[in-house]
Amino acid sequence: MAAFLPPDPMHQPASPALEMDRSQPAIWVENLHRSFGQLQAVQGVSFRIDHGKVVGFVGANGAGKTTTMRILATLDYPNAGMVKIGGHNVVHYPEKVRRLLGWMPDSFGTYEHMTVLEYLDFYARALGYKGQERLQRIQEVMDFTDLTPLADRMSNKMSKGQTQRLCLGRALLHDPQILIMDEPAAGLDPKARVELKQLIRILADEGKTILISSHILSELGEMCDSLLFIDKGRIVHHGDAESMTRGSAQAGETLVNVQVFGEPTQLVQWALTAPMIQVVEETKRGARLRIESKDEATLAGVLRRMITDGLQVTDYHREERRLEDAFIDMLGQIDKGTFKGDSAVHGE
Ligand SMILES: Nc1ncnc2c1ncn2[C@@H]1O[C@H](COP(=O)(O)OP(=O)(O)OP(=O)(O)O)[C@@H](O)[C@H]1O
Repeated sequence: MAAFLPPDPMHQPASPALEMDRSQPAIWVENLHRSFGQLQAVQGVSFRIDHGKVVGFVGANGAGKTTTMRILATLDYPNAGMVKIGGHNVVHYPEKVRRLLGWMPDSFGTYEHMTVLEYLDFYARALGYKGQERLQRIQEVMDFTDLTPLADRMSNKMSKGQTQRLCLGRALLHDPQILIMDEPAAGLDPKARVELKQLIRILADEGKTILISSHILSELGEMCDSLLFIDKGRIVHHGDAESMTRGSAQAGETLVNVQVFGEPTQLVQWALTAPMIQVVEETKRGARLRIESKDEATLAGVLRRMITDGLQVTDYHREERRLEDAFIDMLGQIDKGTFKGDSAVHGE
């Protein structure tokens, strides 16, 4: 992964808000292409993100997320297509774009023998901050990311969660209006993930535009206004999490989570022979089943049959389709060529 390119040290800080053209989308990508030799990593990606929106970027390993994000962050050049950040073309005006943009890469280096404070001070100087203003920016960032108690800690001697907070702090030093975060939650324990999610929520409430990639779809669903799905270098869906999970209900199916007393395999065996029922997955105490009906009487009938057939049902409840399932279904449909693309993909 490429290292962060610090902005021009000669450039004096100015209010990023003044440099933003709000008549244009915060992030505007049109027909973006990027190849590495024969490999077409990004093939005609288009999307727009309005100011103040938080958008999740979802795709399997190798789908093209990092490649797209690195071009947005002015770290790589496209072979074709256009990218504008805050109204500025990333290829023609990279310095303006870097003023507006905070970039959090999926992996980043810290330096030996450099404390957290020295690390942030180094980048604040590179950004052109001087004197009292620099000290104030560093303090604000350390307070926000809860790094003040760690100011004197060696930057390469911190936990993964603390390191990610330092990375976020660095990205926020120039108070960017737009943030691009590549897998910020990767490798974090649940507590650190919750903390990071809270910080992202605060930034969103401040009106920042955030594009964030993650493999933890349920977290993205909670945090994001919409989700962009990329597969083999192409955007295949752009919509909110609810529209994704609503899919199964529209298709006339109901997902039911069933728990039984005793061996779950009994329930799975029963479901495999029952009409109109498919096993989505076996769980610790039962199974998630797909019933080919939305009709209340049919759902009640299924439960009655389970009990009369001797299953000791302890819990039987309807479930929303999970984002993970929706995503996997979508990839399956794409492979079979039956997926109907989303109208929102090519712009609102
Ligand atoms: N510098 C490079 N040289 C050659 N191939 C590359 C380069 N960067 C990315 N690729 C390839 O481009 C494709 C897209 O990679 P990319 O890193 O954008 O995927 P991703 O969606 O971010 O995946 P992950 O979730 O694993 O990070 C992959 O096949 C990858 O191997």
